[in-house]
Amino acid sequence: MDENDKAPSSMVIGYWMSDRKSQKLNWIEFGKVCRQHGYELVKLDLERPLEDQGPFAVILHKLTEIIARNDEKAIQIIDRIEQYIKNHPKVLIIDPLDSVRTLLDRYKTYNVVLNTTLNNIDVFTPTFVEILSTNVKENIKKLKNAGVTFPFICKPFVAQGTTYCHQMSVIFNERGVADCKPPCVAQSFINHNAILYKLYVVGDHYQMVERPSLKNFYASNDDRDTITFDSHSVSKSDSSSELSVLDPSESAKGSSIDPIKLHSIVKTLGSYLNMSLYGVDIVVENDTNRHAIIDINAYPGYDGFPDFFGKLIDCVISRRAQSVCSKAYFEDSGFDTSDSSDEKKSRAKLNSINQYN
Ligand SMILES: O=P(O)(O)O[C@@H]1[C@@H](OP(=O)(O)O)[C@H](OP(=O)(O)O)[C@H](O)[C@H](OP(=O)(O)O)[C@H]1OP(=O)(O)O
Ligand SMILES: Nc1ncnc2c1ncn2[C@@H]1O[C@H](COP(=O)(O)OP(=O)(O)O)[C@@H](O)[C@H]1O
Ligand SMILES: [Mg+2]
Ligand SMILES: [Mg+2]
Repeated sequence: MDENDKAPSSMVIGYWMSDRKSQKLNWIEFGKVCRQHGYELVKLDLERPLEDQGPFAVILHKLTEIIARNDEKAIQIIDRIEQYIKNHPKVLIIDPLDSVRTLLDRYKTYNVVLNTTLNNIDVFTPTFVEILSTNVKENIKKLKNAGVTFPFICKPFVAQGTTYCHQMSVIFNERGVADCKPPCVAQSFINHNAILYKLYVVGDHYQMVERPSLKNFYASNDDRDTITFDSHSVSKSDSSSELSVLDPSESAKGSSIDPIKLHSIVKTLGSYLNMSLYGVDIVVENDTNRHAIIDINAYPGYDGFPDFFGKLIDCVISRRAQSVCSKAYFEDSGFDTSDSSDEKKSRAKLNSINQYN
């Protein structure tokens, strides 16, 4: 970027995402939006100390593939970023790496949803259990004890950022349990007439889009062989998988998503996950109309999100205002905001204050 483009008092947003992702989002346009709001957008060089590239007011990233890689070099990169954040507590990170780590682990993510109050409004996560062993007998027992019913869906532990993380299987009977590929999460299958609702969240803004999904499967198909599939061939906007075609005997009666439930999901999950940029996959159970959260993605595709960049800069500005307020408030109250245990206390306190505002 030309030095002259830089507003004299501009604050710097350091960002990192793969070139593939920035091309897909047309990220150059976001640089212009930032400048209009007094920010400069600079791509982080992950190979060099961040101290030499800053100072940064904000770090905005999609580092899922680096965190998930977990090799020596990736660990070094992540350590460097974490050290920078620790040494510069005033820098806002969207989103915190610990929160992203939770979402990279499907088992942890489902546990977060399970422990929210969303159950009170018929929003739930289908019954699930972690499968860590290849011992089929042991796994059958584990599934029974957890209450996971046939058919169930088996998903790799790692949720994002690898080539295998979207390889799934639908398992119909005890014979099929041998097809579980640990480490994975087994989750009861929810019939939903092959409609997936994707809820994209940017801070306080959200948008829902409809996508194709898996057709209904029944326990009575108990002699069936396991079905394996890549979720990206089923649930993208242009997918037309045979697995999404309802049986002729079934009517494609549309389930309806409840806008109030969507609003509650965004309000609740944002604070439980401590995330600003995420997507929630929801299916509506046939007959009961209960809303099942089946997947949560850090920094998803946002395909079909109107004015994404406008909402993104708005999110950056409002998160900065919140973080400045919380730091000032808690420093005034004698908290050391650079101490992570105090930081947790202050965040909990701030959350409780925000609930009443
Ligand atoms: O590429 P897209 O637009 O399909 O976005 C992917 C998301 O699709 P969605 O927008 O929810 O349909 C996708 O969501 P799903 O897990 O498919 O529901 C992931 O978030 C994926 O991230 P990663 O590459 O696995 O780290 C996202 O991939 P990238 O952000 O790496 O492109
Ligand atoms: N519990 C479930 N019941 C019914 N269908 C499901 C369930 N979980 C996932 N699916 C189907 O499988 C697809 C992929 O699962 P998901 O958990 O979203 O993984 P990914 O991270 O690969 O998108 C979903 O888009 C949906 O069609
Ligand atoms: Mg998904
Ligand atoms: Mg996912």
